[in-house]
Amino acid sequence: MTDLHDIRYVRIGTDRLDESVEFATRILGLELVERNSQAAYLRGDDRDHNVCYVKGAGTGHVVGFEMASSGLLDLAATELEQAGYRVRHGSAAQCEQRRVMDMVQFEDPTGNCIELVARPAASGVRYFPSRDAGITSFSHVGLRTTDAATDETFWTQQLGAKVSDWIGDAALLRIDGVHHKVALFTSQVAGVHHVNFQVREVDDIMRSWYWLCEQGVRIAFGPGRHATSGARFLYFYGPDDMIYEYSCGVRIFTEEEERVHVPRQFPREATSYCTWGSKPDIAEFRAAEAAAAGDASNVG
Ligand SMILES: O=C/C=C/C(C(=O)O)=C(/O)C(=O)O
Ligand SMILES: [Fe+2]
Repeated sequence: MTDLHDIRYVRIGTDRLDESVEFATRILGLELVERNSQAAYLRGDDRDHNVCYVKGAGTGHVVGFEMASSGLLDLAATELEQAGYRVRHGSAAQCEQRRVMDMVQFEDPTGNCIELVARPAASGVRYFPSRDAGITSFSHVGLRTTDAATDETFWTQQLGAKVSDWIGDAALLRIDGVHHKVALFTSQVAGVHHVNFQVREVDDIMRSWYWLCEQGVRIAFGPGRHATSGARFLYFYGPDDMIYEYSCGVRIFTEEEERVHVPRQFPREATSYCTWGSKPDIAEFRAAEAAAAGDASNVG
């Protein structure tokens, strides 16, 4: 079975390349690594890049995962093909655009574009943030799903992820000791739902909250604490209504905990999303609550 080594990057197609770069550097706190006429590469840790804004909203969203070797990448591609998925092998130009030696691309059942890469570029230069938001690393994405059960089966059976917890039918999936690197949220369309960066401590979250409010940034959710991973969080909107999340203190399983962990089922209600009482301005989280209220009123 495929063994995803780590989440590596998101590629976000946009008609607002300049605005996205301005937001990512001045507000979010990423470092601009490279900018050309077609794309901008940014990062929130010491890796080559974590976010690539690509010119043209039509290019959509892509999530890239690193495989530990080219051999494992080939094996994963073969397994996907044998399971009936259409796997496209990356051209030299596509590999160069992603700063990797090897890549394949396919879609999950919802239609999210996923890439597996081997030997992504490392960087000898440390991350130098444009704003001191306290970011320590790019950590996970929320992905939209139009069929949570089918996508969960794909991610667990085909890509080797494990469910850490559910909120309603939304699975929080791990690929290593970190509570989740992907979370599947029911939606009407495919695409990246939110992009998470870990920050050092809760002080960074609160400092950013006050500062983002002063800057007129639309807060999406928080400050709060997730019941699931235990992380303290703050979500906010950027250009194209892309949601960014700062969080700290996400649960890290030891090897033993990871081995014996049984996923917990949280109900689709407010306290499962935030134990502090913050209310989400995020359609997918609100819709889940509304659906749960509807389900409850139908009982009996
Ligand atoms: O409320 C839902 C989100 C939960 C978490 C978490 O437990 O940390 C996320 O960050 C997420 O699913 O993206
Ligand atoms: Fe998240």
